[in-house]
Amino acid sequence: MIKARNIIKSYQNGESRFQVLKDISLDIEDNDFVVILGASGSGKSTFLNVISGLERPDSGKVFYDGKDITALSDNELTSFRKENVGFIFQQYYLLPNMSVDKNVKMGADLANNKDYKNVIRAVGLGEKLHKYPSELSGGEQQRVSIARALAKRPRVLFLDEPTGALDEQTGRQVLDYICKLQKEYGFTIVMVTHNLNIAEMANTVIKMNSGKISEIYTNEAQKTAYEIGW
Ligand SMILES: Nc1ncnc2c1ncn2[C@@H]1O[C@H](COP(=O)(O)OP(=O)(O)OP(=O)(O)O)[C@@H](O)[C@H]1O
Repeated sequence: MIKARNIIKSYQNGESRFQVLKDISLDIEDNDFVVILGASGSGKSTFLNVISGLERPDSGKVFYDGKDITALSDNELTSFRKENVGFIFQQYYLLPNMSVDKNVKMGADLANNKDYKNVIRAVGLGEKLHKYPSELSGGEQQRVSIARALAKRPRVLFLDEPTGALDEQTGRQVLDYICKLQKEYGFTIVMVTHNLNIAEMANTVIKMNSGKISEIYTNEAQKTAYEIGW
C-alpha cells in the first residue's frame, strides 16, 4: 500500500513561491486502478511525481508498505524506483538507435528479467522485435514504452496522460492493453489524465483542484476501453 501524508510542494515563480500541493494525504491500495483527474495546473503531475519518488516534497512523507521513501538518499531513491515503479508519459522516450527488443531489454535488465520477450508479445509486438522506433506508429511506440516499464515487473505503474498524443482508436487500444496486462501481471495503476471518460475505467477516482484533493470516489463498475466515450 502507498500512503502519502501531508504532502506540500512549492515552486519558485520569480520573486514569489507558488504552492502546487497543499497538504495532500492519500492511501492507494495494492492492485487498484486509480485515475487522478483535475484541470490543467491543479497539481496532478506534481503529485504523481512525488508519490512515485521522482520528486521530493518540501514536507510530508510517502510510505510504501510502511517504508518512508522520502527519507531515502538520492542513490537509495534511484534504486527504489528501479525496483518498484514503472513510468509511462505522453512522450514515449524510446531510444531511437535501439530496436524494440533492445529498448524493452533495457527495462528488463533492471530486474534481471530474462523473460522480457513475453512482455513484448503481451503488448502485441512479437512480430516487431527488430524494428526501430521510427518504423512504428505512435500507438506501437507507446506499447513499447509500456513493455519496457513492465519488463521489470514493477509493483506500481505510473502513467501521465499516456494517450495524450494518440488518436481515439489507438488510445483505446493502448488503454485496453494496460488493463489486460494489469490482470495478467498484477500491479497498481496510478494514471493522471484530464479526460473524464478515462476515469470510468478506474476503480478509484481522485479529483484534484488547486493543489488539493476535492473528491475521492469508487466506480460501481469499471468500463472497458471500448465502452467509454472519447
Ligand atoms: N518544475 C516546475 N517549476 C516551476 N513551476 C512548476 C514546475 N512544475 C510544475 N509547476 C507549476 O505547478 C503547477 C501545477 O503543475 P502540474 O504539472 O502538476 O499540474 P497538472 O494538473 O498536471 O497540469 P496539466 O494537466 O496541465 O499537466 C503549474 O502551475 C505549473 O506551472
